[in-house]
Amino acid sequence: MFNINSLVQQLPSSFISAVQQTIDLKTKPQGSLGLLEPLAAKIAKIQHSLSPSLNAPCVLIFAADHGIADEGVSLFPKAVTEQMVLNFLSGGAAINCFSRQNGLDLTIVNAGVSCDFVGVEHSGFINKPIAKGTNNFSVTEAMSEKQYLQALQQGADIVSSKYNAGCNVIGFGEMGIANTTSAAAIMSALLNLSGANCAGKGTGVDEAGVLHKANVIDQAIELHQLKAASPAQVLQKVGGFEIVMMVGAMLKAAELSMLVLVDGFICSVAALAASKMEANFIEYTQFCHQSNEQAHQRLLAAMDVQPLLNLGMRLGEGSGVAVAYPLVVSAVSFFNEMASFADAGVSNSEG
Ligand SMILES: Cc1cc2ncn([C@H]3O[C@H](COP(=O)(O)O)[C@@H](O)[C@H]3O)c2cc1C
Ligand SMILES: O=C(O)c1cccnc1
Repeated sequence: MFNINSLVQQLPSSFISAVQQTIDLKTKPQGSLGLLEPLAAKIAKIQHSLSPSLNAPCVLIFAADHGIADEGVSLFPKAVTEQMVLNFLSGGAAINCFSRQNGLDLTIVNAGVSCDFVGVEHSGFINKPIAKGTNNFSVTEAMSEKQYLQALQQGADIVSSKYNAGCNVIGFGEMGIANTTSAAAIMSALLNLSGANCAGKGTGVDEAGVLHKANVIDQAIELHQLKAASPAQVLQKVGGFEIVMMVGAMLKAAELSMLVLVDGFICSVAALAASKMEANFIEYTQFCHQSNEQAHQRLLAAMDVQPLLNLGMRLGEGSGVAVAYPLVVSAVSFFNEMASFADAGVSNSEG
């Protein structure tokens, strides 16, 4: 469905060496800029350019409700999803602060919140719900196949319009009460891990709450027979509209050679599903932070990726993307602007 080129296979080896040379010949000991170095290399390769740029950076927040909230898996009521969308639109959430601070354009997508948003008009709001929340996946499938495909396509279309408006770096965030349970269920199925290895505190449930989430997940994996299921089946049976839309959006962004910036646990699960669908996807992504959601570290390790930050954050909304964005700017700045040993007349280690 998506056609994502392997950068390593597609780019001339001379270009790949030129990227590494550019980094290694800067006036610094090799590797001394840590994770900024592979990030700069990644961006140069994605853009096939030795003078990469970050254009019209934006964050998309996909919001939706979850039937599984009825199982008491979150500390907060479902209504908070709608309330937080309104908070995003009036500029008062954490993601608004950090996006303003770092010049990120913010768009909120109603992927399937349980309300109508009557009369809500805002240039940064896309109101295209698949349905008013998913079904409770401990009873039946979260969504139909048709809804799954619709969500995937809609996410892709939204990214295409950002790309057509000149964006080449796109961050992903989400809002949806109970979505850590949906995300953990997807992780459990795709990585063949027990619910206990994937469930976490989310908004802050206690240990008994985490155990309850783990049981809900194990039972759902059993009910829907997801042990060896395809990513599409897993997403349809236990996913959420915002998660599926994010998968379609992330895959489209990679197809369009955009840099994909991934937030915390839920977004990383969407990225995991995308990587299971298209193996080359990860070459286009940067994971922005390691969340305090307990399974996030395991998830990042399973994808063999290193996040930029570990601040103990566990919020979602794309907040980790927005906080890490200045580091992405730093990676491009040093790559484009730092003097080389030759330019600056500095001796390198070979003398
Ligand atoms: C006020 C508030 C703002 C949030 N912003 C993001 N989340 C985060 O918490 C939710 C997931 O946790 P759980 O699975 O435990 O419900 C998601 O909406 C996520 O984005 C929030 C949660 C709350 C309560
Ligand atoms: O890491 C996340 O994305 C996260 C963790 C807890 C609650 N909401 C989001």
